[in-house]
Formats: sequence, structure tokens, C-alpha cells
Amino acid sequence: MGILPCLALVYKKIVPLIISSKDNNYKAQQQIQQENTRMALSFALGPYSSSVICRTTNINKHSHAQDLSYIRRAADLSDKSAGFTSPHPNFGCVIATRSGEVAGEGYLYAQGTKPAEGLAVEAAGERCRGATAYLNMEPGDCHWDHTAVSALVQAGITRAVVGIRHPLQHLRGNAIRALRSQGLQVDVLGEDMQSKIVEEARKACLLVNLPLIYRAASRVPFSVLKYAMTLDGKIAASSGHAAWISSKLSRNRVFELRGRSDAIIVGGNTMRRDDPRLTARHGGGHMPIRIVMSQTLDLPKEANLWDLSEVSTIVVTQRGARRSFQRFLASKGVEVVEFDILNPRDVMEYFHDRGYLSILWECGGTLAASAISSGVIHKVFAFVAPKIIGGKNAPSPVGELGMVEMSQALDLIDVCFEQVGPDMLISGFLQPIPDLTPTIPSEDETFAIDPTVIPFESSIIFFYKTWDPYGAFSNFSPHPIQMPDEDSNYATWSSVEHYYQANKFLGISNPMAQDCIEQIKLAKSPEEAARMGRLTQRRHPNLVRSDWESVKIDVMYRALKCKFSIYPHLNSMLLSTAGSVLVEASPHDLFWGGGRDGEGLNYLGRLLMQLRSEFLGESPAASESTCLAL
Ligand SMILES: Nc1c(N[C@@H]2O[C@H](COP(=O)(O)O)[C@@H](O)[C@H]2O)[nH]c(=O)[nH]c1=O
Repeated sequence: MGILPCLALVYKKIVPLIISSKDNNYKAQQQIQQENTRMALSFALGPYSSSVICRTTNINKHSHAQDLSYIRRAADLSDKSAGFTSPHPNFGCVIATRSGEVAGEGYLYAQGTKPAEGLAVEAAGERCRGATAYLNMEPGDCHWDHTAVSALVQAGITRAVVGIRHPLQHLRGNAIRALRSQGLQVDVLGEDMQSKIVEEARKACLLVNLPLIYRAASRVPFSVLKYAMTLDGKIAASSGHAAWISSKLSRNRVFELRGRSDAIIVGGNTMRRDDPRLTARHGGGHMPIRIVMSQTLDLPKEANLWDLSEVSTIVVTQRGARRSFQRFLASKGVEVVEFDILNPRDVMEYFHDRGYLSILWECGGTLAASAISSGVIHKVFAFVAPKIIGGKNAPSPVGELGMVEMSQALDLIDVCFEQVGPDMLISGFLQPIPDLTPTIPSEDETFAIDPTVIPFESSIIFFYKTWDPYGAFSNFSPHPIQMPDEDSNYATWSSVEHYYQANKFLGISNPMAQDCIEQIKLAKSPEEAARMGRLTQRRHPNLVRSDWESVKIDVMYRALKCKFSIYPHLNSMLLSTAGSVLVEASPHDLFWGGGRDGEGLNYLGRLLMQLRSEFLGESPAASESTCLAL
């Protein structure tokens, strides 16, 4: 543990400087990018229109039409949990028998829950023998345990049809290779099967995981700019009044869009003018975090966004802005993140590092223009209401972009028009869907660590999200543990996070605390468990055990020890890191994580290193093992 005191310093030194692109000639950038990716857009523009190519002879045995209808069904299934799976991708699996009947299907509910393939195999049972599995996306073997692949192989599936390869390079191709090495025939759309209709089905698979694909290519979350305007292009009257421009039906559509996003962002102007709630009020959906971007923090003290009863709010601001207001926000439980220079790109890079997949921008024209200029907006949703409000000073959806000729206007790609009640919804992409194909390693190529991952020369291993290399070190990884309760009765917890969160309320006689523990135990995903635990801690501090701060490290250590003892592949993964410093790369959790600039205490990394050393016999046991093998 001698290295630990200097860890923060080392970490700070090696964190690479992120250089923002200050090139404002966005139109030129957009043109170059569009040219470079013309081929990538093939699925949208239909370059194969004149010919239907079928490369592998095996494919001829199977009906293209049936394959494609089932792969689309897998994509539709995967989309059922949109918003909940983040930061994990959406996975769906359909199993069809030789005679073409659907025997079972499943989709990933959330990060840390059973994989789609496992659910589908369970549903199909014996009918898996000799059947085909349809997967909208190649599974990512984040934890070195081949869960999805093993489920298919052990069930006796003999063929798999895969919509797209995994977009993250450290995972891409691994499951496909593993399935093939187990004797399955694997047909990947666009590689082993090619035709115009195959490309259309492939596009359906791309669309359900667009946020991950853009995020993988651009290292910022997938960002959608949404606005509602009158037919004469105004987002409010000259007075600023804007309730409402679009119809109720359109606004319900916005709730759905919100429910698919990790966060909604607005600027200070929108907050002052509209006092929005930014919640997804269509019932049962996922609730996005609210982000306010304000340089001056000249914000009202009374505001809907400071009410955190349903969901939290993060304020991003300029370093040093209105310290007293920052203290006021902190007292409300609102998180404040300071930036040296507040701008959309740095803010988006920050949220990328925090694991966000998709952001909905519901801001006014000034911030929208700045976000478009900095190249962080990928898609636009414009609701146009058949109304005219007029007004020389009435605001419009996009402010100054510095363009003087119509030839400079940004063309949307893949534009869709849809009538929503009395309004028209026009949507399209500002940046083409990234082409990840050229970086797919060929079959005989050994897979290498993603060259775009920042090359650290020092032996520090960062982990954070479960899909990252070493993602299994995350407490959100889907590894159940069995731990004794106060009466030494063993209970199963779906993840370390479930166990840790529930422990906050242990030993409190109030029935609400008991109820909370039960709810956390039943939480469908580690995220849900974390949300419940944190919310109850914030809303009802009286339910938290009084010794929590002094016991939480021990609680965590015991849970980790159980996890890394009972799963041999996790144990090997941990021991394989001997000699390296482990850092949980959470930019916002300054206790368990390493922080943005190495200022965090990195307790999760420390405990894992301590555990590793205990397993290697280099240090005595810090706590006796109390867990049971599963
Ligand atoms: N006026 C207007 C919109 N305005 C957006 O909705 C926000 C307020 O919504 P809420 O958070 O639900 O209170 C507001 O700050 C702005 O971002 N949206 C629309 O779909 N249609 C409309 O006519």
C-alpha cells in the first residue's frame, strides 16, 4: 500500500489534456466528414440498389426474408428498455426453430441484469437444439465470463445471425469469434449477408444503438437538439411567453424523447424564463438527470429544477462563479461542477467520461448555436406548429452561427417528416452515422486494445463502466453475492451495489428502513438499487444507520471479497493486474472514485488492490470471509 499516498499525484500527471477543437468552420468540417463517410451512409442511401449479392453459400439455405424479419424483431425487442439500459447498449435476442417458429425471446432490461441471450434460451428451453439465434448486436463479453456465448452454446444453438458487431473496439469481434470457435455458423449482416434489404435490416439494428455508436466514434454523448417553433420560426413571443407552441400530442412525444435520454440540458435563460421541470411525464419511463449550463450562476433561488424529489440536477458553471450561490445549491443537494472555460464541448466530454450515452438539448437559441458550432449536436428534432406569432424580437431556435450565405447552411441527413396531431415533426442528422466498419479487425487478426484509448505508459488500470476493459471491477457488474444478515442468515444480492446500498439502512427499527432494504434487494438493476439507496439517504437521513460512515468501507470490502472469491474468472482478472495501480475512473465520485483530475480518494481502487494483495498472500486478511459460494 506504499504507493497509495502518491496515487493522486501520479494520476493527475498522467491524465491527458483534452484539447478542444476550436475550429468554428463547422460547415467545412461537416462537408469533409460527410465526404469521408459517404460509404458509411450506404445503408441509408442504398448503394446496393442495383444488385442483390449473397456471399456465402450457406446463406442460400436460409430464407433471407425470415432472417431479416427476425433480426428486426430482435432490434425492436432491444428497444423496449431504451433509457433503462444506459450506459449499456440495447440487446435483443430471438430464437427460431429450424421450421421457423419463434421458440423464445428476451431483451436486456438494464445494465447488470440477465443478458438477452440468457433470457431467450431460458424461454425456448429444449427447442434451442439446432435453432438459430437472432441478435441485433454482438454481445460484449465485458467480464471475461462469456455469459451470452455460453448460454447459446450450451443450449445447442447451431446458428447465430448478428445485426451489427459490437461498436467498442476492445469488445468487437470477440463473441463472434468465440461462437464460431464453438462450431456455430455465424452470419453477420453486411459481411456474410449483403443486399439492399439486408442493409435496411442492418440500419434498424444501428438505429437502436445509435447513442453508443456516436459515442464510440466521437467521444462525446449522442446529442439531440429538440425545439418547438411556430410556422414563422419563433420559439416564444417577444414577451418570452412560450406555453405552448406545440400541441399536447407533440409534448407527449417530447416526454418519450426525454425518457430515452440520460440527461436533458438547458441554459440559464431557459431556466429563468420557463422554470421547466424537464421530467418525463409519460408514466413508468426512465427519468433523465437535469443539467443546467450557466456561466454566471445568475439563477433563481426558487425553481422546479432545485426540487430533487423525482430526479437530480447538476449545474455546470465557470470556475469561481457566485460561490455563495454554489453553497446554496449544495445545501439543496444540487451538484455543481466547475469548468475552467465553460463550453459545450468540454461539458460533453465531461459527461462522456461520466458514462452518459445520450443527451437531449432543450435549450434556447444562444446555447443551441454554441453547441452546433462546437460540433456536439448529432441530431435535430424540430416540432413545427401551424401558428404565426410574429414579433421582430421574438426568439428563434438557433442563434448566431456566423454564416452569411445560404450555401453555408447545414443540411440535415436522412430527414424524416412526421405529422404529430396538428404539428409537423422534422428530424434529421447533423452528422452522419459513424462508420465503424473499417476498424473491424479481420478474423485472423489478433484483437488489440483499442488504439484510440489513451495510451498510458504507466501501469495504471482505470475502470469505471462495466463495458470497459476490467469493467467487472465495477460494483455494477452483474455478479450476485451471498452474504449473511444480522442473524447470520444468508441472502443473495444481485450485485455488490445492491448489497452496499441496502446496508445503509440495516439495523434501523423503523419499518420504512426494512421496506427500503427489501425494495433494494428486489431492484431490477444495480442502477435502480443505487438510485433507491441514494434517494432514500437524501430524503430520509433518519433511516440511515448512525455508524454508516465508519462501517461503509468494511461493508464494501466484505462484498468485494465475496465477489472476487466465488467467481474464478474475476479472481484471475484481479490477480492478472498485479503490479498495476487500480483506479476507479469516476470523475464525480470523490470518495470511491479517482475524480476528474486525480483529486478523488479512489477507495474502490484501493480496496481492490488491498484484496489483490490479500489473495496473493502479501498482506493479512483485512476481514474474514463470510460469504457463501453460489
Ligand atoms: N414551449 C414549448 C417547449 N419548450 C421546452 O419545454 C420546457 C418546459 O417543459 P417542462 O419541463 O415540461 O415544464 C421549456 O423549458 C423548453 O425547453 N417544448 C415543447 O415541446 N413545446 C412547446 O411549446
